[in-house]
Amino acid sequence: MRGKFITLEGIDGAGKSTHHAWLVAELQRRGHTVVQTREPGGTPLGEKLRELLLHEPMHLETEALLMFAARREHLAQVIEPALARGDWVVCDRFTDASYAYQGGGRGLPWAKLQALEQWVHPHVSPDLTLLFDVPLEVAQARMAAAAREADRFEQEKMDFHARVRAAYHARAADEPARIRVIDGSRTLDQVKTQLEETIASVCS
Ligand SMILES: Nc1ncnc2c1ncn2[C@@H]1O[C@H](COP(=O)(O)OP(=O)(O)O)[C@@H](O)[C@H]1O
Ligand SMILES: Cc1cn([C@H]2C[C@H](O)[C@@H](COP(=O)(O)OP(=O)(O)O)O2)c(=O)[nH]c1=O
Repeated sequence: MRGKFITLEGIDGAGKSTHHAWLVAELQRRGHTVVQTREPGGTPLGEKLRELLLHEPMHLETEALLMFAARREHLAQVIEPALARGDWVVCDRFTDASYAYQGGGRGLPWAKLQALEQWVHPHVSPDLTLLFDVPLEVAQARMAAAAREADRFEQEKMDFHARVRAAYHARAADEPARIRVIDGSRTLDQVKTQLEETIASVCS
């Protein structure tokens, strides 16, 4: 039986990375073989593209095309073979991030993103997307506390992140069955409880 494809989304600092390994362990505990991966990246070529995407200035369409180029490789090398084997895939970001960041954040028309999505993965879509939602101030405070070096996206101004968050909300409103909103502003334990409840209701 084909495995399930779960993606994690949200603005920078929302808590995706923090809960990724925990979620993988929880699914393994439930008996699944799980592949843990991320975008942009997930393959040797994809990780090289990630370096460019996070640090090199570029035209916004170049940015969108490279995101989808990395994704094409990731689907071919990792995601599709894993799902075909019956493994579950938990991926930190996928195409919803392109709509949120390149579409919402940078203003690339959604029609162009839809064309790329249709080209690159017409038949693959996440079974479940966990959208970690936090107010911008909470995300910024957490990233400041973590004192990590900001990449090209994290350096963007508040209004950019506000547009990214709004685009995520719009997608969640359009696809409520697939995109489940997790209140990431709660404590770590409370976030895990929400994740457990969502997995139990969707993945049983
Ligand atoms: N629910 C939470 N409560 C308090 N701090 C959190 C919570 N979730 C994440 N953090 C902290 O916030 C920072 C950013 O989290 P991270 O998981 O790296 O975000 P993302 O991967 O979504 O950018 C980290 O230092 C992490 O420890
Ligand atoms: C997958 C994807 C990511 N991104 C951006 C969002 C993030 O700011 C950045 C890297 O993602 P991420 O791995 O979440 O960063 P971090 O390692 O800091 O947790 O890439 C896009 O703009 N479009 C996309 O399609």
